[in-house]
Amino acid sequence: MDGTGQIMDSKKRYTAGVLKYAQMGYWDADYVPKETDVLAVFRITPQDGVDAIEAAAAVAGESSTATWTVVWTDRLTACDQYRAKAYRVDPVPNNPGQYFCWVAYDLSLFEEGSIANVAASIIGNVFSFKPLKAARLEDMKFPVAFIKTFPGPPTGIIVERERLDKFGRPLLGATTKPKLGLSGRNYGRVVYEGLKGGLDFMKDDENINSQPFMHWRDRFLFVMEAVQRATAATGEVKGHYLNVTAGTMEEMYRRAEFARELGSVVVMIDLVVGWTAIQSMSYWCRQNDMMLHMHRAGHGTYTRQKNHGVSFRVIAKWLRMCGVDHLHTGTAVGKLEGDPMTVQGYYNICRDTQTKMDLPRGIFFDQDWGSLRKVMPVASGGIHAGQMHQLLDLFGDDVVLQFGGGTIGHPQGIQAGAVANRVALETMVLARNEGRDIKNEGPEILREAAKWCTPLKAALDTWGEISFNYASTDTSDFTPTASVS
Ligand SMILES: O=C(COP(=O)(O)O)[C@H](O)[C@H](O)COP(=O)(O)O
Ligand SMILES: [Mg+2]
Repeated sequence: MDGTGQIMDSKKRYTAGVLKYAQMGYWDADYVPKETDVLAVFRITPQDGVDAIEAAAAVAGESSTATWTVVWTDRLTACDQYRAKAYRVDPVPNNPGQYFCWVAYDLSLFEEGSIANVAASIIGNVFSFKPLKAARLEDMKFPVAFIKTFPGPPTGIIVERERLDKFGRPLLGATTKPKLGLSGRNYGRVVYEGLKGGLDFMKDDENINSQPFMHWRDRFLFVMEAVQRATAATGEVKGHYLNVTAGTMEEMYRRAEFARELGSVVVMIDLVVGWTAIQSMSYWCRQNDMMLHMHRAGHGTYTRQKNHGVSFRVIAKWLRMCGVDHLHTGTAVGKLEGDPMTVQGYYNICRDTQTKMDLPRGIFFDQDWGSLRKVMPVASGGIHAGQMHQLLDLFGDDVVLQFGGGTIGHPQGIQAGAVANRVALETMVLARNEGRDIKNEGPEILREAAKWCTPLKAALDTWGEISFNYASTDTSDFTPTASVS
């Protein structure tokens, strides 16, 4: 051993006993990541008295090949290659006791085309590890060689727009409300009203499956009747995300087949079905020319707190690889958690060809998407027509803006709610295209339009002042500093 306790005699490395993870080779400050490595950055909070480098090495060890003691069977493997290497540790700005640690994994540690395998390695054990008070997977980078083993979204933004014949503006949707309890016929009425009023999509909520008050086949039949009637009445392509989430894969396929037989262009699943089920449904959609809408139900249990869990930006990357066409990515201005810049980071992950490192938006790595199709982000959760300028300014055109309560709760009825949203959107797109400063002039532009549109006036009168101003729990630790000119 040298003065630091490092074992210098290579013959002693495999002597039975307990070694520090760093001594076992899971820390290498000189390591230069290879183009083909998978990279991860974790935020770790070591227990008091635990050295940050040793904690980082433990994360690398437990997420690759290590156990708590030396095992001689390492020598039956290409262990030097297979050991993940923690290669950088930085204190988190303004968060004493927290560190970012960077870990590199050899490509051969992962099965091709399986997010379940990525998750089992990277988040399998380390989050329960006693020497850490908390750990969070902040971001990952995947080599193109690995990206290419995933099919990605079955449809993608460009093909979706072509199938829908809708260009140059965000798409509009609404979640059917109340979430639970409507009979099939009443449910279908809500869907028809929303679509006829001007929305492109209606959708099932995350928790509507096949309950006693409405079995799934009734829902599908009444919904598709509504979609077809609204399509005929408006001459526009319309859709409804039929939620096929169920207790078994077999049942999900059965429901998806029925949706296809009825002429639906899209099916929906919830994130809670799990990675393998998501990949299987994506494969089914690809085979059947269907779009796959992903509701991120449940994610807040592990994405929201900054010191422990998995950032949604990692979930978004995994989901693009799994292959979803739509992904709930947040609203920034609505009722649910979402710092505007952090949320923009998720949108970029969905829509970029190459994502660039962007610390203020929480993106730690460049990511080449290897020509995987793009995911259409979905902004949903407590938004209304009075925020149209903010939504368009934050997210641009390639997004579905979804107003559930903000359509169905309209005082003049559901169609009026949909009209208000469609008029607000088209007015704002026109104003932007004419070069107006919609971010600042937005409220005035909406008020002007409302003079000629009673439903929009009623929407603004009802919700215009509603905002959700709470501190975000998930913000970037890197804020831009003014440059010295
Ligand atoms: O039902 C809603 C929104 O309803 P409403 O429009 O009435 O608020 C969705 O489940 C949330 O959007 C999920 O949130 P996220 O999109 O962040 O996952
Ligand atoms: Mg919902």
